[in-house]
Amino acid sequence: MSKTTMLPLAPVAQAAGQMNLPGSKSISNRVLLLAALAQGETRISGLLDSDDTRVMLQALDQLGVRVDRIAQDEVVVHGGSALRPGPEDIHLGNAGTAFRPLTAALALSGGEYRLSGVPRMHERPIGDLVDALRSMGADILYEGNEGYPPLRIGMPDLKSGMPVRVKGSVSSQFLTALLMAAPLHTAATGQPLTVEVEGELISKPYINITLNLMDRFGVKVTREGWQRFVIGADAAYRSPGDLRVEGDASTASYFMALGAIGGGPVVIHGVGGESIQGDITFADVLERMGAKVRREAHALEVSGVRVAQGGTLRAFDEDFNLIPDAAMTAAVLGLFADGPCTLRNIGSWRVKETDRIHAMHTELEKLGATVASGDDWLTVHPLSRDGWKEAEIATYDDHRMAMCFSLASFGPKTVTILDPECVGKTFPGYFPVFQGMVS
Ligand SMILES: O=C(O)C1=C[C@@H](OP(=O)(O)O)[C@@H](O)[C@H](O)C1
Ligand SMILES: C=C(OP(=O)(O)O)C(=O)O
Repeated sequence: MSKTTMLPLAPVAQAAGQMNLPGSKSISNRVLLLAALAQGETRISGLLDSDDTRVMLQALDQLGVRVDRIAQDEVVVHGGSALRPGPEDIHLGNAGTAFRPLTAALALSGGEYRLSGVPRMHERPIGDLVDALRSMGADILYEGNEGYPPLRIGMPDLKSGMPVRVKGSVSSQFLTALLMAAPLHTAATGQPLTVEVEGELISKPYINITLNLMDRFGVKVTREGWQRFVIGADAAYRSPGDLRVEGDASTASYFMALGAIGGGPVVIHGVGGESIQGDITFADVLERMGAKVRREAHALEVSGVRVAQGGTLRAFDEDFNLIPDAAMTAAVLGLFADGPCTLRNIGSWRVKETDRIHAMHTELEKLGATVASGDDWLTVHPLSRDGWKEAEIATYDDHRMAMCFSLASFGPKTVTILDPECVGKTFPGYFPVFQGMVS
């Protein structure tokens, strides 16, 4: 058993200053895989250095892809060689952005692999992606429970001509995985590939990230809305040469929130008006709550009220399906609103790093808040200054639980974050940066 560590955060009243975001997790892991599959060398700067990118880099190493590290946030990927056919036992931690795309790429490329992760990864569904890949001729077996990792991948017998159908209601990462791996299928069959989404597609902005980055690597996808995506028979990834990863917009949400409740101004470098990440629209949510946001191309400045001196944010009742990660930050901000705040259409929270609806409900209640939740929604009632309780917040090995509950230190009581090192999934240096901006 590992020892529980804890980080007590004493009450703070103000936030101001500047910070540089670490690279986007979603972009970093996509770009690493695309660069590995692309002809030529890709110099990637601004790359995120965290648990999720480390497992992707480790996997590429096992697959025989040469990656030279130039600096902590910069690598050169030598792409375009066939991936090592295995057998390889590849461990992918709890990184959805590594597990789902690598499953598709390896299932279509020909080789023997075992893909596994931490115990929680083995509870995160992958059946919709495996069904789609099997319909294309992939050989994939479930080692444990049907529909969940670990997976055993064998040599495919690829079929062409029929559209491949994938369900989009559990995770958009399944569609992302199929799109990114599609050129392996078209190269092997010489035929175009059509991917059709069955039913509702969640988390749509992440598909825009996928299409944008595939385009930068020379593959244009023709699309009809969110239903049909066609990859041409001649699709082939080519290195764009140099590529800079923008800052992580989900990580930016914690610092935007700081500006909104701690007065500000908080200046965030690394994402801005030109971001390709959907979570940048969390800035719009904050504006609706009363914060002031100034957008530059690659920076944001947020100022707002001082909740420790009686300021409040405007309450909201919104659909958060497009920004499920930044939505967690909004949930904690509900504590400082002028009425109950409801987050709707967040069912995907149940199958992420933990059951986030359960975790958020339980931990907000520890602070003294009144909370209600259902299958895919959560309501948080604001806490009056005299209603707060001193609390130890469990983080469930979920980086976002640790990061968004740091905002509760704007209440009048010490909040203790348990196992704070879980932030390593996407931002190992989170707490020193946070503590450097608050007083
Ligand atoms: O494609 C991506 O980079 C991601 C998609 C989202 O997942 P879902 O599509 O499962 O909601 C998001 O929550 C995750 O952090 C990253
Ligand atoms: C859901 C998340 O991660 P993953 O990429 O593992 O799905 C997240 O970072 O909030």
